[in-house]
Amino acid sequence: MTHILTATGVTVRFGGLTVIDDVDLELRPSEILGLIGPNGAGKTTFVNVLSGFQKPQTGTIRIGDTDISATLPDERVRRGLVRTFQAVRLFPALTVAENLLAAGFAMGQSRRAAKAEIATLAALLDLDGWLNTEARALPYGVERRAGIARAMMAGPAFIMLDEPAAGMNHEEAMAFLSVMDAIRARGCGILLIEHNMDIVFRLCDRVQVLRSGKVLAAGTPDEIRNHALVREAYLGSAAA
Ligand SMILES: Nc1ncnc2c1ncn2[C@@H]1O[C@H](COP(=O)(O)OP(=O)(O)OP(=O)(O)O)[C@@H](O)[C@H]1O
Repeated sequence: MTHILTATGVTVRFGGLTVIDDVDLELRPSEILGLIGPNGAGKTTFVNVLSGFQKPQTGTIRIGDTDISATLPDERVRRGLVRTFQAVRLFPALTVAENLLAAGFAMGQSRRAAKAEIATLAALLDLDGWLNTEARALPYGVERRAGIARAMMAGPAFIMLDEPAAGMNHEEAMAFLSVMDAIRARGCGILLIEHNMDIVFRLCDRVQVLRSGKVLAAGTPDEIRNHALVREAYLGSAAA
C-alpha cells in the first residue's frame, strides 16, 4: 500500500497572530514538493507542525490512514517522517561517520546495520571522502549533505528540508540537485523549503505557495511560474 503524508486544516496562532490559516498539504512517495513563499509566510512553522515540534490549534497529520497528530517528534522519526533544520546541528567534535553512527544507534540499529547504511548514504550523498573529518571542519555544502545523511539514517519515507541549499555556491547547488534525485530514487518523498527558484523549478513535481499563512497557489512548476497572483506577490520580475 502506498502511504501518503497528509496534513488537513492546519491552523497555528501565536498570541493574536494567525501564522498558519487552515492549510492542507499532501506528499507522496518519490515526490518532490516545493513549499515556497515570502519571508514570514509560515513555511518553517508548517514544517514544525508536520515534524511535531509545534502543536497546531487545529489540524490533523496522517501517514496513510494513521493519525500521528498527537505523537512527539521522536515517534514521527520512527514512523518515517524526518527533517533537517536551517542550521545543521551535527556534533562538531565528532567525525561525519561518528555523527551518522550516533544517529543509527538512536534509531536502535546495530553497529553492523548502521555501518552498512552509512556506506550506502556516503555513496549516495557524495560523502565518501569526508567520513573521517570532524563536523566542525566541513566545508559548507558538505556539512549540509552530512545533515541530510544524518536524517536519512532513519530510513525515512518522507524527508522535510528547510532551506537546504541556502548559502551554497553554484557548483554546490548543482551537486545538490543530483542528491535530491538520488533520495527520490529511494522512494522517499521530499518536502523542500527553498528560496532558490532555479532549484525549485528544476526539481519539484509540484509547488505549493504560502503567503501570510494561507495557500496562495499550488500546481506544477509551470503553473506556478505563470500564476498571476504568485508573480505579483512573490516572484516579481525574477519569474520573467
Ligand atoms: N515561536 C513563535 N512565536 C511567535 N511568533 C512566531 C514564532 N515562530 C514564528 N513566528 C512568526 O510566525 C510567522 C511565520 O514564521 P515562519 O518562520 O514560519 O515563516 P517562514 O515562511 O519560514 O519564513 P522564512 O522564509 O523567513 O524562514 C512570522 O511572522 C514569525 O515572526
